[in-house]
Amino acid sequence: MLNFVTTNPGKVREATAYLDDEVVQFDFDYPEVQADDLGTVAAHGARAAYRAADGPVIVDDAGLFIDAFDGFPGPYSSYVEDRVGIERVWRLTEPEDDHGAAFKTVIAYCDGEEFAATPEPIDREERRGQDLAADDRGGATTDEQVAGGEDALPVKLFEGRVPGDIVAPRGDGGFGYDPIFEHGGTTFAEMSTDEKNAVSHRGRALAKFAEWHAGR
Ligand SMILES: O=P(O)(O)OP(=O)(O)OP(=O)(O)OC[C@H]1O[C@@H](n2cnc3c(O)ncnc32)[C@H](O)[C@@H]1O
Repeated sequence: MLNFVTTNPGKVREATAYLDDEVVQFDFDYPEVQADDLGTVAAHGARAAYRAADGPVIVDDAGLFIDAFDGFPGPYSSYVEDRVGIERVWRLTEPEDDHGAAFKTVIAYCDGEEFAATPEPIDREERRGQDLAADDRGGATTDEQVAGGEDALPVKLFEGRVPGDIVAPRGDGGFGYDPIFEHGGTTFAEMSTDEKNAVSHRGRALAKFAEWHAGR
């Protein structure tokens, strides 16, 4: 059983569709550290939640990185969705020449146990040929960087990224910024959960997590 630490049922729906393990939403509003790096935020959340939960936890910190705005709103995506709204994020992007963007997520796993001595580097294969400038703001995270102090609980990180374009809202599935994020001609809100998982940032991070977790 895995506790998915989030206030967002959409994330749990996607993890449930992807993973063989039983996934339970653990509605714990962990104190988000103010950091430009998704991995740091997720790792802190996982440690705090593990202490409050009864069993292994995963935390998923995600963001939308818009190229024309040098990666904004990135780690501040939740705040911007609440205060500005996705329709106005589209309106702000519309006059720009470049509508490119990327969704990125970092999943942090903690079960209170140590991991193998050598953390695997985060797979950056999918970044080839991309302009990394905006995305790097979201964090070049490794387990080592977020290892924390000597008595900090070990946390394992899994990163996923997907490129796309900001478009006028279409579709009523998904959640958050999905209606304004187009990938391969379709917005994430026009996809089923399985279709989105097959290409999304979260699907990619979940795939890495599932592969690693199966061997644990
Ligand atoms: O922190 P928790 O409780 O998990 O819930 P949250 O929705 O605030 O989660 P994030 O901080 O990770 O998300 C940042 C923002 O990005 C949005 N977001 C995250 N993943 C998304 C996805 O797959 N599709 C569309 N929007 C997404 C989400 O709605 C927030 O506005």
